[in-house]
Amino acid sequence: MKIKDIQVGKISVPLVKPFKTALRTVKSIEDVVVKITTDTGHVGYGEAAPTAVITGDTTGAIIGAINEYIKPQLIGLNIENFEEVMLKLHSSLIKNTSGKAAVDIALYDLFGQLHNAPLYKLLGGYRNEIITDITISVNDPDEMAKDSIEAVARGYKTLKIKVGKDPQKDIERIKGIRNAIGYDIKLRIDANQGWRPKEAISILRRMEDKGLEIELVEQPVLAHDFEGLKLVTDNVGIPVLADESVFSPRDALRILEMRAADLINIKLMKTGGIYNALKICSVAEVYNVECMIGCMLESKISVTAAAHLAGAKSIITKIDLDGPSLCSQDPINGGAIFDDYRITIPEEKGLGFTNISDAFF
Ligand SMILES: C[C@H](N)C(=O)N[C@H](CCC(=O)O)C(=O)O
Ligand SMILES: [Mg+2]
Repeated sequence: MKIKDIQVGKISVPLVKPFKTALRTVKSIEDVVVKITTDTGHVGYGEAAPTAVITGDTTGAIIGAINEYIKPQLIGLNIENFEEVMLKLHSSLIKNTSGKAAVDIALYDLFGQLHNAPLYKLLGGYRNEIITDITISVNDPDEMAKDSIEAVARGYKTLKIKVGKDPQKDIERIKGIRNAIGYDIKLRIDANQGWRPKEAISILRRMEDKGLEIELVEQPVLAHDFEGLKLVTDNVGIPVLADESVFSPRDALRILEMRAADLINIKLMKTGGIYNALKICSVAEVYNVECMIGCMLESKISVTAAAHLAGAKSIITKIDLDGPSLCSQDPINGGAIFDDYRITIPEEKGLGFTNISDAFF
């Protein structure tokens, strides 16, 4: 099964409502999609989210990386020697993890097809159903409470609340949500780097003192500030999850050696796809540290790949794969089934896509 062509296209999917974090506001998913064809007539699909404020990857940079650096390295290689294909992909250029992720995902789709099995089974086959949280954007407390009530009515048992925009209001936000939905629902909060270390400690301790029952706090401080992250981890009871601080397996190893966080958030757009995400899982297994699988604003192609990874690995215990649920429509045929909070991983070969429209390419 030799790689014959790599095509790049775009997908645009409006969100149900604007997605707001401490870093950005987005109204629609505008991602890059990849289609890899082989000499045997097989087709693999991938997707990259240009999340410039987190990964530094823009649409143009992703397309340029794939067409100018990755594609020339891969054409003619045989999927049967998957290790060689992965080594060539991941050494084709530095950074540009989202562009690499799109190609890596399409290659894993082909890898599954080559071996006649759904990818999650080839990677471990731990489970074929996972339960995701849903994100509540950072807005005025009243609006967030209303959005939380709606999410609970849809059956979500865990909400991921965006905070970190104006620190003093954050406690009010969480209090308002707790008052609105009670204590049967788990709340995880994500500051997206919005606090300074001492400010984070103060806010989180106040949340603890008020009994707001926070399951975990995601990336309270700046991504590069590993010492600041450790300061927070050492000084609050709420478990700290490293997100923007961990892109590579080396980042994960350093964070865990330092004991700078209690948990790691794996996202394919940060790792450059499944190949390196598996290495982070191994690092986390060594340290017995549980992981979250997360996503950027991604549609069903790359989130299906993340779901396969989560289905394979028991070290992934927390699921934040709500990208498709935030969308107002689903233009992708096949792949995982996103039934609100319940995600079912397909039993078809590879990632399980069927007839993705050529109009994207
Ligand atoms: C969509 C997902 N639930 C999420 O919240 N991801 C963010 C980054 C999303 C983005 O800005 O594209 C995160 O975990 O920080
Ligand atoms: Mg996050």
